[in-house]
Amino acid sequence: MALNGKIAVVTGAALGIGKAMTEILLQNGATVVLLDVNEAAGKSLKEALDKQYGREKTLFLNCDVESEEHIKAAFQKTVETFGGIDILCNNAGILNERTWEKMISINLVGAIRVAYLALQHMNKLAGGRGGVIVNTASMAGLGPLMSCPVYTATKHGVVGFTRAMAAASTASGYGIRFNALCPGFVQTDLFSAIPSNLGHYSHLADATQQMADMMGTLTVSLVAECLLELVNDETKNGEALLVTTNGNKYITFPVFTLSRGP
Ligand SMILES: NC(=O)c1ccc[n+]([C@@H]2O[C@H](COP(=O)([O-])OP(=O)(O)OC[C@H]3O[C@@H](n4cnc5c(N)ncnc54)[C@H](O)[C@@H]3O)[C@@H](O)[C@H]2O)c1
Ligand SMILES: CCCCC[C@H](O)/C=C/C=C\C=C\C=C\[C@@H](O)[C@@H](O)CCCC(=O)O
Repeated sequence: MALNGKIAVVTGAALGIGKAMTEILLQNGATVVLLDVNEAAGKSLKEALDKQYGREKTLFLNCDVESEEHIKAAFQKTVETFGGIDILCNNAGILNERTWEKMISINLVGAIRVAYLALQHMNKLAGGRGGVIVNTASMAGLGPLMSCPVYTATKHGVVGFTRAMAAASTASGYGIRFNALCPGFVQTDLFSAIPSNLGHYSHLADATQQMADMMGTLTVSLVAECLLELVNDETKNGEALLVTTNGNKYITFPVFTLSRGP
């Protein structure tokens, strides 16, 4: 299979989209390290995956992406156990406008921290094997959701970080592709909890639900298939892949040509 011999790390792997990413990577032959702050869910998933794929194909590590210490230890354990990192699914995230500083700390700062620490092991200039980093953003990373402005900001940040890192990697010779995955509404615990997590914007919950009803909700499996596309297609670097129930689209962004002033 296409990912035989590849070592993948998935953050937020225990539930939802991360769990589906873990499963499709295993189905395609990768060895997967599951990182999650939810130890019970992570251990339960590991137990189930052991039965299906064998104990040696996965490793679960309790890891909070807000903790540099946790991430460093997780990547060190990964490299010691499996010899390196080829694929990073930078997926962990929350939606809670009431605890918006924490949401920034997890969704944006955490994603940047995980990517930077993974670079220390993946970067060809640092002895790594290169590879691909897919950051889970959102459709809300491409256009604003009035009911969750800070969530929108974190996901716009993830898209911007991804595109800039893709250019930096190419210019520097890191040998790593960076892409952003931008799903619409996906049926997960995060999506189900939205009405209670909008804080000041709870009065806009109905409007958002109407939008979700109109747009439809995606399955985690469909999102995982898009992840696999970004992992496998080596022509993809600096892309933002929008995933909706009406199909998928690689987003084109404005290009600002460098020219001297008048
Ligand atoms: N569900 C949607 O509609 C949707 C749409 C687009 C993008 N996303 C994004 O997809 C990603 C996954 O979301 P989901 O819908 O699967 O949510 P989920 O709540 O079902 O799963 C998120 C997982 O991340 C873990 N997690 C949360 N905080 C963490 C932390 N600090 N450290 C490590 N792990 C942590 C949770 O324990 C959980 O296992 C998020 O980044 C989210 O913003 C979700
Ligand atoms: C409050 C729901 C958050 C769900 C989080 C998850 O990331 C899913 C996002 C799904 C869809 C996002 C759609 C964004 C649409 C914008 O581009 C804009 O067109 C919406 C305008 C209407 C509005 O409510 O702001």
